[in-house]
Formats: sequence, C-alpha cells, structure tokens
Amino acid sequence: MAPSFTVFYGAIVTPETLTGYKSLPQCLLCVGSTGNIDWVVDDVEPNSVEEILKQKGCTNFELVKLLRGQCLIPGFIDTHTHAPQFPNIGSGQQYELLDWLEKVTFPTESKFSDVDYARRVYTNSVQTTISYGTTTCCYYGTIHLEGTKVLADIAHKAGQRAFIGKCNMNRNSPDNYREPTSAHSINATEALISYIRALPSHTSSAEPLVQPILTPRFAISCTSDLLNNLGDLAKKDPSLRIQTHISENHDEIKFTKDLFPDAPHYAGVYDGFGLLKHNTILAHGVHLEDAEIELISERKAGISHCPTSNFNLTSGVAPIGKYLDRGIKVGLGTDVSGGYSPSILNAVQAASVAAKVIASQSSEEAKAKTQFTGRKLPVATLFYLATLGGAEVCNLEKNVGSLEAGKAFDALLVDARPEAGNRALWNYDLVESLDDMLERFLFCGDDRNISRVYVQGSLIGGQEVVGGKPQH
Ligand SMILES: O=c1[nH]c(=O)c2nc[nH]c2[nH]1
Ligand SMILES: [Zn+2]
Repeated sequence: MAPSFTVFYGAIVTPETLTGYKSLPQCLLCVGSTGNIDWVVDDVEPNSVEEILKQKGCTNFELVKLLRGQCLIPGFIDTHTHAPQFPNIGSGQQYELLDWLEKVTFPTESKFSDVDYARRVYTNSVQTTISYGTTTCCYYGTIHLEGTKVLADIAHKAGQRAFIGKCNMNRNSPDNYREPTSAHSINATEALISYIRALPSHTSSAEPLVQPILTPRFAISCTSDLLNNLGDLAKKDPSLRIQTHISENHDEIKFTKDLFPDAPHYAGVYDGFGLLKHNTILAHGVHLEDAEIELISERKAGISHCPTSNFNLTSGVAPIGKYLDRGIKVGLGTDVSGGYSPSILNAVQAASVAAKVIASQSSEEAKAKTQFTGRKLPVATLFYLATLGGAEVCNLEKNVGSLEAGKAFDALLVDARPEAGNRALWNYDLVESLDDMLERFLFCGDDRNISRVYVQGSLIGGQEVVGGKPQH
C-alpha cells in the first residue's frame, strides 16, 4: 500500500517576519495525502521520532531523514518572468529598455505564433525555473492565445504552481507583433482564462496550481480602450490577479506620461482603469514618485523587485527599503531576459547588492530614523522576499511561502554538502550553524544545491530526481 504520509526528519529553515526566520535543527514535519503539511514538531531527539509518530497516529508513512548539511526551506517564488524570453538569456545587454524591446524582445516573442516553437521553448523555460527551485512562478506569455495555452499545459503537467498570462498589446509594437483591436485582445484573454480554469485540478484547494492572470504588458502597449476593458474584466471577477510593468526606465516613464496626459502619474494610469488592486503585481517600480508609492500602498498592490534586470538594462536601483517601510508587499522577480538569470538565488544576491548601493549613498543620520530605507537588507529579509514576501505579492500567503501546518508543502530540499558538487560551498564542514548554512546557500548556492523540489507535496524536480523519482 502506498504511504499516506511523508515524514521528514531533520533541519528546517522557514521565514516568520521580514526580519526573522526560524531555524529548527531537529524537526519532524508530516505531509498528508492532500500535499498539505499536517503537523510540525520541533526539537525532536532521534530516539523520540518513533514515539512521536505513534502519538500522532501516523502508521503508513515514508520517512525521509535529512543528512547533516541538508535542510528543508519553502520553495522560491518568482513574481515576474517572461517564459518566451528564455532563448534570449544573456544577449542584448547593450540596450536599454525601449530599444531592447524593439531590437531583441519583440522579434523573439513574435515567433510564438508557431505553436511547435512555443512548445519547445516553454518546455525548457518551465524545467529551468523548477530546477532552480521556483515552486510558484508568475509567467508572461506572448500575445498568442494558442502558444500561451501550451505554456499553461506545460506548467500544469510539470506540477508547478503558476500564474499564466497572455500579453495584452494593441499598440507601439511591430505590425507582426500587435493585436489588431482591443476586442481581439479581450476575446483571446477570456478564452485563455476559460481554458486554464478547465484544466483538471491537482488540489482540492480553492487555489488551483495553475491560474490565469491578466497581463497588460505595460501602459505603452495598450490603448485606453483595452485598459478599460481589462479593468472591467478585473471588476467582474475580483479573484483574477493582474501583472504588469511600472516605472522601470526614464524614457518609458516619459513615453507613458505623453500617452496618458490626464493621469497624475504612471501608477495613476493603472488606477484610473481599475487595474491597481490588492492582487496586482507591479514589476520593477524603480523610479516611483512619492505620490505613487502612497497610492500603491493604499491599494495594497505588490512590487516584484527585479534587481538583476534593473542592473542589466541599466534601469536603476529600486528603493526597496522605502517600500518595505511603507508596508508595501515586495517579492523577487528574475524578469528573464531583462534579467540574465532564471534563478531566484541570483535575484537574492542582486537584491542584496542593490540595497548596499543605496546604503552606500545614504547618510548615517538618515538611516538612524528608518528600519529599511537606505539600509542594507539583512539575510532574514532577503529570505523573506524570496519566499513569504513573494507569496504575499501573489496573494497566496495563506497557502505557501513558509513551512507551517495547514499550508501546502511547497518546499526545497537544500543540500549544502560537498557531495552536491558546488565548490563555492566546499567548506560546509566548517560551518557551525543553520544560520551560516542559509546565508552561504543564498549567496553561493545554485541549482546543484537544490536536491528536491516539491509542490503541493509532489516531487516535481531537483538534482536528485530523474524521471520523477529520487535517485539514491
Ligand atoms: O523588463 C522588461 N521586460 C519586458 O519584456 C517588458 N515589456 C515592457 N516592459 C518590460 N520590461
Ligand atoms: Zn518583465
């Protein structure tokens, strides 16, 4: 008989707040048949494991004992990436945003009218994000309905938790990569929503693993009529999340203001069409004005911080500390291929550097008055942004983002031992504490250190997994 429970025994590190996480060296964590975490018991001596399992009435189980140098952490949440841009990773870095879109990105995305090409690329994009430990991913597709359905199918089959959006774009891109009318764009969007919602559910939760998301590319790509219609869709179905770009680059901001002269600012464009809400994910937010920050905070929208992309496209450095002090939800985004890495670990490292750049330019006097503004981001905060912060941005914090009873088991088995093959972590044996291990993993780890990737209790990837099964 197949086991009804999977019980993990070993070290667990899980975020609690923006400034604190729990590191539990000897923990028992039980995952039930629904893929949710049934219970967690801390401080369990090896000789008490059996007794606790008996007390819990746990008989038919598989026990996974973690080794020294391994730990469980929540899966990473990528709040912003572009699945069709994976073929461009690492190229076109000489451009800034608007030229990069015209010369590199739109030509590549236009190829996704070919469904076979879409299938080839998207299979790779999804496998890649999973291999880097991304358990929840907010994907942009292209303008193409059929290709974007394929992206949803692939994420669904892989068992990843994902938001899939078909780009809405009916102006300011080439003829072969623009939707002819706003009606065409809305019809295709509604068709994608119905298609994704008809996929068989992996879970009994009200939040299926794969969900549609409204995706106006950015204000520049959409006429007022299209944004208005998207606002109507969002109003009709308030559970629909929205993802878009905001305030990434100075030329983009100026162009947006020229196109929408009556809006008070960039955020005001989205707000005016009912698209700035508690479930809106705003990528970048590098150059937001104070009035926009206040509005975003009031609307409870979230920011996807994409520091690798912000450096790579010379967009600037987003003042994330300021947003955190205003109580704005913040998660991390890889923003492939503005960002050149599909790994949230890379986004963690770039977020740390971005905050250090800002800190190096802030006076001690200014820093003394704030918790985050103008300061470096501590390890606990970086860990939070990669996990629970991302869950908040996706409005999934009740389901994922930390390892707690009642939440889905979306988790990574991290392996920091030399056997994992990453020489940057070679001296693990000299590391004394789980805290050290977490910091070194966040800064020096890579996909070789991600042994197993679980979503909703199912093993969907990781170094140890070949053909869906762990290899020993
Ligand atoms: O980094 C970015 N990547 C994109 O594809 C894009 N489109 C609009 N604005 C964008 N920014
Ligand atoms: Zn983007």
